[in-house]
Amino acid sequence: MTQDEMKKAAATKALEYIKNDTIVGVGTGSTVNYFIDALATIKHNIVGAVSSSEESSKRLKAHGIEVFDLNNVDVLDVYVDGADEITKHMSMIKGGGAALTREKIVAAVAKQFICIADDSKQVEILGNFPLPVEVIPMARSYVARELVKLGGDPEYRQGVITDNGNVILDVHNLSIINPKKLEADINAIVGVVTNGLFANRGADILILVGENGVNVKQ
Ligand SMILES: O=C[C@H](O)[C@H](O)[C@H](O)COP(=O)(O)O
Repeated sequence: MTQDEMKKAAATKALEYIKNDTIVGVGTGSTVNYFIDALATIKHNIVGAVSSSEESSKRLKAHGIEVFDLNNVDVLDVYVDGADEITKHMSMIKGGGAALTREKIVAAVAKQFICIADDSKQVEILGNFPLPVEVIPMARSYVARELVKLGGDPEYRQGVITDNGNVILDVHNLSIINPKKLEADINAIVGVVTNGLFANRGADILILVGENGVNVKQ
């Protein structure tokens, strides 16, 4: 199986968790794009979706799936999203596509976070993938200095503006021994909107696809 076939298999498996007549939380990225395409095949069974990015909203609408404003949605059973890295404890690094803040908001509302991924995303310890941090533009240099104090090596993601009008610092060389604490510590820096550690609210179900097929962990 190619990596794309693995992503598609994980996305297709996630359909089993979608209940009829519900609004579905939808993440962002290349794996989620396969999920959106799969969701389109059952679009007449669902009410619509809440999306974590302009990119996903566009794809959902192109399939004729209604996209709701999260402010008008009280209950979200499931949120389906990919990850850049995930551990056996279901902690993740996300935000490779700069959608981390909206992803974290939709995930916070959802009862269940279903992570879909190919097995290259599974790691023992988080941090090989540089940790994305969304920052208010005027605070960029200050936040970068604070991230150095936390032991990281921040790099400005040139030319990228998030859907919220902010910038991204990718933090290299962090040793992420305690992801929950680091998530809170980085979020406490003034000027940080949020960071890509999903540890305090990790995944509830992991659909991981490798050469041996589909594995579901919960
Ligand atoms: O901001 C982007 C998201 O966190 C993605 O879910 C993450 O980067 C994984 O994306 P992909 O499925 O393309 O590897």
